[in-house]
Amino acid sequence: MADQPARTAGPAPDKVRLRRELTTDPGRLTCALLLALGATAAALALPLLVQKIINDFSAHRSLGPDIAMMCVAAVGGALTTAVSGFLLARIGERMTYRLRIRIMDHALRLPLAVVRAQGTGDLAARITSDALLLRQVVEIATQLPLAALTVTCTLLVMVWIDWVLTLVTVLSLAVLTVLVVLILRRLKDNVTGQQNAVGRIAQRFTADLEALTTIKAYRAEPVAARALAADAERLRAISLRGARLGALIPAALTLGNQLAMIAVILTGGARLAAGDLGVAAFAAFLLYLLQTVPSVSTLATGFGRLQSGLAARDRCNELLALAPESDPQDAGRTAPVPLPGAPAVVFSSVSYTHAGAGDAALRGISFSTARTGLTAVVGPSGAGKSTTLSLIDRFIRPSSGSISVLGHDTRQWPLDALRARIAYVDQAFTLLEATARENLQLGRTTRASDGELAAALDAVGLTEDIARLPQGLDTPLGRESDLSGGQRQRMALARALLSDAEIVLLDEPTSQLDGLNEQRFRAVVQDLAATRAVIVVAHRLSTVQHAHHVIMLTGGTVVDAGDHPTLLERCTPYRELVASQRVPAH
Ligand SMILES: Nc1ncnc2c1ncn2[C@@H]1O[C@H](COP(=O)(O)OP(=O)(O)OP(=O)(O)O)[C@@H](O)[C@H]1O
Repeated sequence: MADQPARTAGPAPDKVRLRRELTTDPGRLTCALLLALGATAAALALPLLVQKIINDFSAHRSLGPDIAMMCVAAVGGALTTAVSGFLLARIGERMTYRLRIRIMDHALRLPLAVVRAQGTGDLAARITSDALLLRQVVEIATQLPLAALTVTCTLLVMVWIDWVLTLVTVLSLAVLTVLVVLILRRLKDNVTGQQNAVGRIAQRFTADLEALTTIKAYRAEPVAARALAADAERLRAISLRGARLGALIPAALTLGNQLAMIAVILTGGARLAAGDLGVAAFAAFLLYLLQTVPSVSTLATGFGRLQSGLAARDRCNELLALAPESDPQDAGRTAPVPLPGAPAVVFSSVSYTHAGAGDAALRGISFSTARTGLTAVVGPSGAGKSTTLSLIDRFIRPSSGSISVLGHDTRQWPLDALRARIAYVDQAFTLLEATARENLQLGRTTRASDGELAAALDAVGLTEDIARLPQGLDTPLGRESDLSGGQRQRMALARALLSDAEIVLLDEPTSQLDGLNEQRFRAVVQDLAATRAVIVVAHRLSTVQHAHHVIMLTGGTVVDAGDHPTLLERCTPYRELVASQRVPAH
């Protein structure tokens, strides 16, 4: 049976659940909420104290205790607001931190094809702009219940002061609520659209920066800038629609508040004239009404910002819902022990079609490679050589057929254990943004000694190049201190030399080497092949004519396999390939 496509291989990942995220630190959250409640109580007490001051003033009573209580309420309210705000910010920062770590970790574990399809820039936007939007949810999620509580408590006190005026207030606020709910419904879709547009622009910009040398060489800055400007224009247009919707919220708030104010003043004035309401009570009522305004605003704008946070959460969950490449059962599985004497790699009737490609890249290929020695995979461009290597390292999985590594089907190997057995030198000779030392030790389970590092650098002829770097082996690579193409290639080979892997895969390893280094490369590969299985994909046949085994691929099928002289003699496509390279026959 063929492997399942990588897309469905992994377990369903855990989604971002806001309630769980908010309650991971219940102690601090409770503290923040209690302090915020204290601040709310202080704010609620102030108008009642004003009413008391007016009454005491009219009755010629001492105002000292009233003023002292007002000071305590004001200062206490300010302090508790500050401390609860800080505690909530802390909870928000921790949530964003956890979320970023989870998203980055998950993105690194996605299948290569899925990462390419998503786009690196768009993925990066999830930990930048989406995470920031999500962070504000903490504040809002706690502000909203408090604002609702403030409004409810205020309304209750208002009912106690004068129920008729309260009814007038509630009816006016109801008009406002209907308007705001209608706006908010449309706002969430708009925010999702904005975040997707941010992702698209980040994706194109990242891709352009990666291709900057080519863009400059072909004077394509205007072309690239035009495409970026078109993305920016799409983002501007959708953000503008969002801004229009957003601007309607304060407009609705102002309208609702003014409506309430006018209605209360007219009704209150009439009740005052009729003697149904005292001046002190009316003043307190008006203060409460004014105090309700910020809480109602918090409620309305908070729901708006919550929509942004929810849209960001959805985008993060979309990413977390992508299955990682490892199998669900990998976690509980022990790695098989390599079978003594079994071939390093066996392909049995393996076919593979790239996602989105019409034709199969490989059609039922079968071959095996010995436990030690050099195997060369050759063939014209597009024959399927790189696809073959990708299948061995399980970057992709066969559409049909099976592959075994060191005597076990690749499906029986936990992914990590399989890759620990294989060193892979890719076409780009990729170096991480890390020191030369860290780059060299990527494939190792134990730390390499200085002696081992020096021997590997010497074997690939890099000793002097690394010594010339500002901090030698401890120089961070990738920014100011980058290496040339050939040096990167030799670093990648030294990394393979230092790894513990029994199988070494080399994709196009000599394209950037000069004559001297190519000879050195051949010597290193021969050394490697003495104790490991080395599988090389190469166009330059001069480097593989000493291979113990050559597999000739054409159009996704193995047309022949054998050693160099045998293939030269009996395989016409191989002879033609060799002739096209003008390599001496012997
Ligand atoms: N990511 C991909 N999506 C779709 N098709 C792909 C992808 N990668 C390779 N192919 C197609 O699969 C076929 C085999 O490609 P592969 O890269 O394995 O060939 P190759 O022999 O290594 O070529 P080259 O020597 O030019 O690097 C080609 O027809 C190629 O167009």
